[in-house]
Amino acid sequence: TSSNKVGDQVHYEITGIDPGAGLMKATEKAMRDYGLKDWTLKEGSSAAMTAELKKAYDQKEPIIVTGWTPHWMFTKYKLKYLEDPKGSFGKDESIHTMVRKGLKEENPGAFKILDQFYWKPSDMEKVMSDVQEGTKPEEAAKKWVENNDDIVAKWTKDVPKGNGEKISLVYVAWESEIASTNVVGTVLKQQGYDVTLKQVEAGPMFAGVADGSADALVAAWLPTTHSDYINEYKNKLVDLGPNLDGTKLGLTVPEYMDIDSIEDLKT
Ligand SMILES: C[SH](C)CC(=O)O
Repeated sequence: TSSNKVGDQVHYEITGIDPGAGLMKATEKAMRDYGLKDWTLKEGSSAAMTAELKKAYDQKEPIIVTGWTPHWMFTKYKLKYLEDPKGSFGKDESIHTMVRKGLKEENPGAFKILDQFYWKPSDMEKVMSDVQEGTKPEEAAKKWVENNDDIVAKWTKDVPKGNGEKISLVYVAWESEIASTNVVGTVLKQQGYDVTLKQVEAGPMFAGVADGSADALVAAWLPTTHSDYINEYKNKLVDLGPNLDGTKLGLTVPEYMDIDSIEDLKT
């Protein structure tokens, strides 16, 4: 059947990202739910996954990757999510901002910017696309901030200028979080705060804000994707709510592949 053909063509392999990503846990759940026992989920990184996607896509080769929205891959390539009739990947989610306990009292201005930070998937995708085309993340962030002062004004409304107070943001090298963390970091810097951005793995990102060694993260995918991390640290993280609504996770393939559902992968 076509599913064996597809399985053979991709060596029964799904190209994943960093092992700490919730998307990887969701994919493992989907593989169990759909009985994909002779399939393997390849661990790596977001950058390695997009490099393999480019290589396959340019050769019109079959490939199955762990995908998410917002991501520039959906504008750069003609891709589709495989249908997920069992709902293994959950419903559309939001990305939340989390800060350490005490930030509100110790750094009210930076807290308020982080609390007011909110934008749309299309805003994030603009920054992601610039970065994908080779612009340095901080340059892409600065450009977006300059071009969207009306939105940024909402984030800095009633916020006193900082006087070099330190603020540290932690994030994982997912294209979406490279974009959001650099944008909010740029706005904090322009408001007079001394900003440090630190790239870590997913576990240490939540642990850093929970133990107070970092001030904030803008990368918590909820209610499902990062639920394990949030449950682990629940009363140590201050959840400021969504900074973006309408995310999606799933198995993603080029439109030139003739499969439409995760069911089609079952041998
Ligand atoms: C890869 S998504 C940006 C986040 C996650 O899966 O943990």
